[in-house]
Amino acid sequence: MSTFKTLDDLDSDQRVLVRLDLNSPVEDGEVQDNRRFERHAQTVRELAEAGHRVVLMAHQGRPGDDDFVSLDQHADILAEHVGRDVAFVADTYGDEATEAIESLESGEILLLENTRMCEDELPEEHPDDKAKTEFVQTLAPLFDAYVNDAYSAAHRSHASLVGFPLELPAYAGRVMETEYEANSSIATREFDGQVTMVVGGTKATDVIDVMNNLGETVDQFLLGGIAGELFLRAAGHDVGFDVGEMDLFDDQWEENHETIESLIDERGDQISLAVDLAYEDEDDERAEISVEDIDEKDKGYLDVGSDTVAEYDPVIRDSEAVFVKGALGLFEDERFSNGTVGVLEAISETDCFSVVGGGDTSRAIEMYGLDEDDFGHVSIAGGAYIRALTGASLVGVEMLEQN
Ligand SMILES: Nc1ncnc2c1ncn2[C@@H]1O[C@H](COP(=O)(O)OP(=O)(O)OP(=O)(O)O)[C@@H](O)[C@H]1O
Ligand SMILES: O=C(O)[C@H](O)COP(=O)(O)O
Repeated sequence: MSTFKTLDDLDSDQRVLVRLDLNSPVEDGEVQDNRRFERHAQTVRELAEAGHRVVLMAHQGRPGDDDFVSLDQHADILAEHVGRDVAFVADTYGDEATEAIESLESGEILLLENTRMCEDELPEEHPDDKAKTEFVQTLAPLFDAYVNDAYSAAHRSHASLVGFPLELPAYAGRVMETEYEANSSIATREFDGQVTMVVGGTKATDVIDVMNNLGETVDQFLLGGIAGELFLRAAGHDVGFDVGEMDLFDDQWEENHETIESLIDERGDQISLAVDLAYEDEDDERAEISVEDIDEKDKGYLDVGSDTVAEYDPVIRDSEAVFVKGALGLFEDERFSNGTVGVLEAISETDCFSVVGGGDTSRAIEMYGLDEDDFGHVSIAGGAYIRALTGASLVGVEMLEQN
């Protein structure tokens, strides 16, 4: 059980600084609504209805990436879910931001600009150093309390997550509470039968690192997405390279290939790789190719193929517990959704205990008409959830516990 304070412990009429995780998919510059908005809206609404002045911080993307955008659209999407206005100021802690904060009335909500647009937010440093930054030192005196609701970002030692709890009384928001309880209990839970983990997505570095620590807990890993291709590359296939505009592979390969090679050496029998992959042909249709037949590094692959799904399906149906982190393909494009939807359907049709994690991946459930009730827990956290599976603590949570 956690030892942090929650919204139930908050005094009345507070000026509250709240950290959310609204990091969302961005398609052609448009921020996509997803369950992070719906879940965080609960915390925000509760604070506003209680009459607090509510100032929100969140991040979007990483500097240099296409999805590194302003939070102006996030304010509108969040307002829809909260059922109240959410004002936005395009500033993190400068004069514009401080003026907007100071003019806030009881029950009003204000969202500040993307925290990662402020130099002090990144990189990861010790909380003591983060607390000393100008960002934290300027904002903290304007508030009575800090609420961290961003469980899904709590593995990052960034200023907005670890600096403020050293300067202000700190509380967990409702999402933080729920996700913490669900995910921490998984780490200690014991299963009688096979435990399977489906690993995909684009953040290969996050998952490969964790796979290394989950070998005792997980019996079988089913791979797809970018991590899956990097494993195929390590096994000698001509996939998992940056081609065309794709730049997800080579840097992550440099960072992880030694771990991948040792995982294949030491735990090869626990790791299933795709036997076929899907790509977009000249007619813009989905086409599939057996991994054995790939002899040129000339294409980007966007999903696992149907033979792979057919191999993964019975493994899932034989499992006592299945954990999903990351999609097996670019499921947002229906042509490349078969792998992700195939494994999710298999999970939903069995009685196994299951957790589907990841801000993007959890979106596939509603996009393809699956029922959230057919899964044990749908987490809006990705990297934080898999770290929690290993029993590791999250620095953002530790800072709340010390408070
Ligand atoms: N072969 C592929 N090519 C391109 N994108 C892919 C491929 N396979 C998976 N993806 C993308 O991976 C994304 C999900 O993975 P990602 O690692 O970003 O996140 P997540 O696990 O959902 O969450 P979090 O960001 O919270 O850790 C999906 O949006 C999907 O489109
Ligand atoms: O989407 C996520 O998983 C969190 O917001 C963390 O984002 P990051 O991996 O860019 O730190």
